Amino acid sequence: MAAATASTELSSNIITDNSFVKGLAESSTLQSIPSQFTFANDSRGSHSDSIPIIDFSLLTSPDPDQRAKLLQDLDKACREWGFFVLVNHGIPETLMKSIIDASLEYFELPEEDKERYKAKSPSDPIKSGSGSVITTANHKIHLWRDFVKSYVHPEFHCPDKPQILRDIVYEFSEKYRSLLRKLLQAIGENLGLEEGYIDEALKLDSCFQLYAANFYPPCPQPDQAIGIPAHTDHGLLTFLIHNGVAGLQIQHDGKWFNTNSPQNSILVNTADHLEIFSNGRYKSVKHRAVVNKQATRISVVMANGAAPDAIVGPAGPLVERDGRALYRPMKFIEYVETMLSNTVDGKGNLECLKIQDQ
Ligand SMILES: O=C(O)CCC(=O)C(=O)O
Ligand SMILES: [Fe+2]
Repeated sequence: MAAATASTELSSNIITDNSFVKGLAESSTLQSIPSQFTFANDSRGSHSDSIPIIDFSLLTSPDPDQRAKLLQDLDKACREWGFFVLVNHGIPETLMKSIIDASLEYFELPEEDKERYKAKSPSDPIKSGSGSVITTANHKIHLWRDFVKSYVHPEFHCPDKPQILRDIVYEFSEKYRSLLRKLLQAIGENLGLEEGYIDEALKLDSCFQLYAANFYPPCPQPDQAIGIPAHTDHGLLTFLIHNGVAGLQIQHDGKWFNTNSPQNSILVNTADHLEIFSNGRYKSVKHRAVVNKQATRISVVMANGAAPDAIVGPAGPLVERDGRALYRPMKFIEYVETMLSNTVDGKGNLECLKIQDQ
């Protein structure tokens, strides 16, 4: 059989490989991609004018009508798209630029520096490498992307090179936690939960945060390869910024859409644990990263979740309202580590937690 013909033929998990794509992409003789990268999938995306834009500053607007409208837009964005572009969020542009630059510097380190973070176990707090996926026909397909990931909260870990990375990631994680809590407070209000309910139930004081930077070098055959195939993220909300090179696509009504974002905005997607916690009101959005021929793309992602030891299931008041829970609860960190360890065969974690109709 040819390489994967559709993403539905893939097992849900991305396996970490301990090699880097960057060196291969930079080889001057590379005219086409090696066959193990061939992912015969249609990577085209459509354009939509209706991808939601959320103006964060309106959340604290003294005008109650403006705030109410913002809450309504946020609810609609979470319900219908599972995705929105956050503007006026208050994180300085210089800081956004410096985390992209520092992440790029990481990928430019000699391979031996990055090889220190080759994944040995799913619970390693820092991992770096590239990745592959297995098709249901048992074909391994390499992804056109290198990555580094580290757990940054409640315990802070970060590669020690480049030196500047540590301070910037630390500052970012703090600022993102404050954004996260304000957004979740608004989401709680939209879900009709009491003030403070989400904070307490998910123990947000010690919420889990994972920093990830993705490096997609130019690819000689971009329509034959893939950066990251269709997947959903663990956690509540994922925040993503990038270096201005397009590549993130989201699925909406069964179709793929390109995302484009104004400079200095943050792309936010609802993730698996918000789907579980909201008892299915908000869906974890499927997304993927496509590659291109011209320019290196960098994305910097923060996955924001519940506390590692929080047991996440559907919120009690919502289960009461709905008459039943649609998902089984699971300890947050177990969910993350199962996802990272590829032990679920062909079926996503989220699927495994869904309670089928009796
Ligand atoms: O690079 C991107 O735009 C997507 C990254 C992503 O989905 C992830 O790291 O989970
Ligand atoms: Fe993702």
